[in-house]
Amino acid sequence: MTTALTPPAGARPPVRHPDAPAPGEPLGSHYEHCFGCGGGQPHGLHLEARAEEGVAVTAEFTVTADHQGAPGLAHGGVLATALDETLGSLGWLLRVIAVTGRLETDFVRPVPVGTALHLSAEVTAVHGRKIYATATGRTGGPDGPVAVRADALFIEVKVDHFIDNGRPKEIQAAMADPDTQRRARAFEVNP
Ligand SMILES: CCCCCCCC/C=C\CCCCCCCC(=O)SCCNC(=O)CCNC(=O)[C@H](O)C(C)(C)COP(=O)(O)OP(=O)(O)OC[C@H]1O[C@@H](n2cnc3c(N)ncnc32)[C@H](O)[C@@H]1OP(=O)(O)O
Repeated sequence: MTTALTPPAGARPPVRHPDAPAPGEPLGSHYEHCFGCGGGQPHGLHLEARAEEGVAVTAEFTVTADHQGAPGLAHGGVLATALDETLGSLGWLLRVIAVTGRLETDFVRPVPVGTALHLSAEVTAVHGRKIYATATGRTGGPDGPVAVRADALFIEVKVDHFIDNGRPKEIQAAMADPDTQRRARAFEVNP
């Protein structure tokens, strides 16, 4: 693991937000057109994550023929996306919006088309806006062999990060959607 992914002295253990979804509760999609979790992306991953105890989540994603790199095998970038999306959903438990700053991925075993990837992620430390987290993807069940794993650094941002940087067409549509608004704003009301 590179030094950028090692929590500095002074980093704190993560604190589960009191209003975090209960363990077992599905987190839902943060954006309908998200390639990782959105229902409105025909070739997306349709990853479904749920809250766990502590500051952790689990998720599943089934590799389809749309996700190939080599014949019959998942593309590494798609597997990294699945890890990234699972890690990104940890924000629900901290109740902050965070984007990936760094993602370091180990590809341990090839993952064939048709495989259900069982993902699990947890926050390991927090330092200011920096959120340190780790994830694994297993095949054959939640306790199966590790196929991919990642360490990551997420950076907390405000909703303005998206409003200021996103293409106006999609931002305006998202802002007109009360559900997206509600979800995005809920994260900004921190204790
Ligand atoms: C109503 C409107 C609708 C809105 C609806 C929105 C709902 C959304 C809800 C939830 C979204 C979740 C989406 C999940 C999707 C899965 C996750 C992804 O794929 S996210 C996409 C990929 N990532 C990016 O696009 C980031 C691009 N990068 C940036 O924008 C900036 O670089 C950013 C924000 C990450 C940091 O920029 P700075 O200017 O804010 O902050 P600085 O000062 O540079 O960094 C803060 C600290 O972090 C360290 N840092 C930053 N990047 C680092 C890196 N790559 N490696 C190591 N350290 C890094 C810095 O050294 C600094 O550390 P020190 O506080 O000084 O100790």
